[in-house]
Amino acid sequence: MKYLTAMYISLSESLGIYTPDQLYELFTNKQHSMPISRHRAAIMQSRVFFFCAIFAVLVPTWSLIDLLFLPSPLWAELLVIRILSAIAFIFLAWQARKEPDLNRARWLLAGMLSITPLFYLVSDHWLQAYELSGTEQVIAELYALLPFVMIAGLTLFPLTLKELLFFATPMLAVVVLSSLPQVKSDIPQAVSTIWLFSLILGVAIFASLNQLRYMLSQVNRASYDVLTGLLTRRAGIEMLDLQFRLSLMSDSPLSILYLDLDHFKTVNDIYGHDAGDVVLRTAAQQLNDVVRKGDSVIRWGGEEFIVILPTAAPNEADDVINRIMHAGLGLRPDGAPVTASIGVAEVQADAVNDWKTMIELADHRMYTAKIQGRARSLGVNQAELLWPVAATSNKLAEKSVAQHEVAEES
Ligand SMILES: Nc1nc2c(ncn2[C@@H]2O[C@H](COP(=O)(O)OP(=O)(O)OP(=O)(O)O)[C@@H](O)[C@H]2O)c(=O)[nH]1
Repeated sequence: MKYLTAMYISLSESLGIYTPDQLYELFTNKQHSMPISRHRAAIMQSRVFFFCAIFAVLVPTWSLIDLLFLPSPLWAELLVIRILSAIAFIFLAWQARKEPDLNRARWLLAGMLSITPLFYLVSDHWLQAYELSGTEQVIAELYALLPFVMIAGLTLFPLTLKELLFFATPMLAVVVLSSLPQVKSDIPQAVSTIWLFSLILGVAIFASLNQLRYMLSQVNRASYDVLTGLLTRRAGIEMLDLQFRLSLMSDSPLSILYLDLDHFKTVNDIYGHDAGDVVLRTAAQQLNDVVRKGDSVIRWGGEEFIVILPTAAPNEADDVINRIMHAGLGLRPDGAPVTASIGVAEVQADAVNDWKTMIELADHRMYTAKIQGRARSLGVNQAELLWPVAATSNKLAEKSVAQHEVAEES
């Protein structure tokens, strides 16, 4: 029992698993965030492209060896399946250049992994029909290594345990099935082939999970702001880019809100940086609680946030602003409600061609809202919404600043 516990602890430490959530993240992608799925799809597709491009050249080139060492009709028969495999690899490489998408990446990987076992099954069938000896026999035996090469290839992809089992089971079945005829004549040979394959499979699963764990920690670190837990500006830009393209492709609206907290500097100046951090964290939490599941909240800069509202037309963006204003963004240490100046932009109503212009527009409107008195939003067609607590909040914040200035002078 002690031995098993020690094994479990060492396995979880080497995979960096310390919580049930981290274990679940390695098992399935259900809890993976959008940046992780996108990043994983991009990595998988770029690697599928790389290997398919290499195999598309190597597989037909190997015919030269077949030509030199294998008997006449056999090498020509093999050349046919080599050419068919090369065409399949070229097709997969071409598909892998498309927009990263997790489902696409999985099917491409499944395609890449199935070409070689299929090639092996067909070539094995033909090779059995010949009485090979010497170098011919050695060349023929190299074909039996193909499934091993492919299973080792799994180590190059950051996969979940569920995906690994999905990809590995058919390959294990191929090896077991092709070893069955040997069972009658040479049991030790058949058992050692299956045993060796299972060992390589075990190492491949471990290496692939390790890669996934490392990728999860790297992407999480780069994608989520440590203070607020919101998307970082970098991950937010990726999200904006994606949502903008989706909106153009589906001809659907897309709104963004650019929020800048009002008089935030005074919180830092009067109550200290830690108090400022608490205000930021609360405001971020409130924003996250108010938006829908498919919306995204980004910490754009110090006390600036961007909310992405896919499929939201200007009137729906106003609904979200009303919800934010009524739920509030928390309280300042002096008890005044935290408010923000908000600029809105929408793809169709503003007829923008790229997300950068949309951000500039929203930023400009937010700035105008600041000048016009803060605690308000300025939307498409200059539509204005006022924070219900605007007067109280501004007055209290200004009183705090005035008291602070008097205290500093005396
Ligand atoms: N506590 C804390 N403060 C931050 C952080 N990032 C930026 N800030 C502060 O945010 C403040 C930004 O203030 P300003 O944009 O100059 O102005 P403001 O007081 O918000 O006033 P208006 O925007 O004009 O309403 C600066 O004092 C920054 O130091 C952070 O992570 N934590």
